Amino acid sequence: SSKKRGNIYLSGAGPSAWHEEYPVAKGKRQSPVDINTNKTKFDPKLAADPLTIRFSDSCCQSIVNTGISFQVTSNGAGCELSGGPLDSTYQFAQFHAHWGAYLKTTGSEHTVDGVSYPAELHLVHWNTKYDDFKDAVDKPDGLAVIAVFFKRGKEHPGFGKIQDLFSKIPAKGAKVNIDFEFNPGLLMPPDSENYWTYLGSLTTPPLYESVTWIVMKEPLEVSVEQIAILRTLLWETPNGVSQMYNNFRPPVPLRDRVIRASFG
Ligand SMILES: O=C(NCc1ccccc1)Nc1ccc2c(c1)[B-](O)(O)OC2
Ligand SMILES: [Zn+2]
Repeated sequence: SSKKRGNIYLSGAGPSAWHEEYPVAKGKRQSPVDINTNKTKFDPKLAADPLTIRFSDSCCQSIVNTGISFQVTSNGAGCELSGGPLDSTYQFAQFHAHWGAYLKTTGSEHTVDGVSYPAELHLVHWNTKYDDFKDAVDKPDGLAVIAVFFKRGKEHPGFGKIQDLFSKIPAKGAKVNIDFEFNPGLLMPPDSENYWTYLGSLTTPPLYESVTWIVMKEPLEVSVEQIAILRTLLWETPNGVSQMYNNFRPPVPLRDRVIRASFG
């Protein structure tokens, strides 16, 4: 039943079976991938035209439980991305995350030299040459997503303000307004000059090959308690409602792609 199949990570064989319904899952520019730092290529053009990341205090309107993550949605006002690998201006749409299980080291979607982080944040932007997100979402240059790894360390009070809302979105479809100023720029690592970039896809069905990925080299520190709080979100599983975790797709083959680095 659709209820049973509600959870794309836990129904059937999970991500390894997605190709049955979404053949593009075995495509040439799928995500996530392992970032083998011996095979990345420094591209001086990326440093010559620095990535311009603009966020504002007034751009986050609400937070929703999507059934596979939390999602902070934005009307994009004053939040734009350009430069670096991008040939156009992209507007901020939403951020969400992927994470692992208690006491496990997995959780991120991208890995670095085969190593996972406990969680990975995605800040999603759409190409303003298209009319809106839905028009952009399946175009080869439609989306640009900034990925930020989370690592265990000191508490991140800013992210904590978003996590304080989790208890208000207990089930899929639950949504509340964000009535305080939250600048997603708080979620960028101290050094956001150093990143890797490559052409890839959504990491969840429909897996559209529409994403220019910008993966920050430096992780963001959050506390171990904050990693645990991610798992207090709830989702449907074949065995009923339970804690949300392991909502990540493991890396897929890089195929005929080179990951470029903005740093030497
Ligand atoms: O927006 C998504 N779905 C809703 C949808 C709307 C309209 C048409 C089709 C789909 N998905 C999605 C968007 C961006 C990212 C991911 C998934 B991600 O790979 O998790 O990180 C980056
Ligand atoms: Zn994501």
